[in-house]
Amino acid sequence: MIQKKYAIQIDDLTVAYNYKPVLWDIDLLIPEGVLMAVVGPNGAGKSTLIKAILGIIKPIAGSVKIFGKPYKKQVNKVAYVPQKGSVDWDFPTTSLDVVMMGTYGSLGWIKRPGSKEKKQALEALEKVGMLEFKNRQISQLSGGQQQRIFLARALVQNASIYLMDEPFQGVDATTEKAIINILKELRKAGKTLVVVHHDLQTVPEYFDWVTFLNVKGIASGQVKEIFNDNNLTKTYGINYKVAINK
Ligand SMILES: Nc1ncnc2c1ncn2[C@@H]1O[C@H](COP(=O)(O)OP(=O)(O)OP(=O)(O)O)[C@@H](O)[C@H]1O
Repeated sequence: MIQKKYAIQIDDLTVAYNYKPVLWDIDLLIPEGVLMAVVGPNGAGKSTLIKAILGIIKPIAGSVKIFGKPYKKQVNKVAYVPQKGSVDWDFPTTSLDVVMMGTYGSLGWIKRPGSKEKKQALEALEKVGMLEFKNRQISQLSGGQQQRIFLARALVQNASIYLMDEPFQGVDATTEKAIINILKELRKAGKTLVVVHHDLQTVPEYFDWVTFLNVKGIASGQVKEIFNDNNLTKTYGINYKVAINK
């Protein structure tokens, strides 16, 4: 049998804060090349799952593998767009500087970013529609604009896997469309995207893969197969009916 290639493999993962489990015995296989939504109610453990994949949080049991190896060995393959508001932007730095930081991983310890990296950063800023703000202090941008800068920084990382914690939170409709188009482009290029997402109505339009989470893993698979009222009800605990135009 040919072994299917998984971008992320999670086995028996349990994570607790102050001895209280917030993720319980999660098994999850995320195939390479999917654009996946992680859905579940507030406090379901979605952000914790992302942080556990990144090794920011140490699980009390279980393992996470990135293309078959521990995250520590695959750092350069993974880009992370954190949740808005989770970063303190008060330090004085420009949009361009923040995006340039995304290139550091590929440079190693000694080399400093040069004209090639600057060109990449400017291209990424253009892609997210933020070129005109390149010299603006990051603290002087709106929340939605900061979100675009985060995305540009992830783009220059040229990773294989993108982990995004609610990239659409607090952005306007135009920005949302711009972001989803970029995510779809990345998928077309063979990248794997894991996106924490709250708007259930847009799941079928935006994503091809979905994971339902509520402390436990409820279901994971193709949107067209498993995104239904049954799984939504199991996850959200109420009799769920979404009006979805499939
Ligand atoms: N640093 C922490 N210390 C203690 N408990 C925490 C910590 N971070 C998160 N929690 C708790 O862990 C649980 C899962 O939180 P998490 O942020 O992963 O949920 P989420 O699904 O991303 O929620 P939301 O949709 O509200 O963003 C929650 O009950 C939360 O209160």
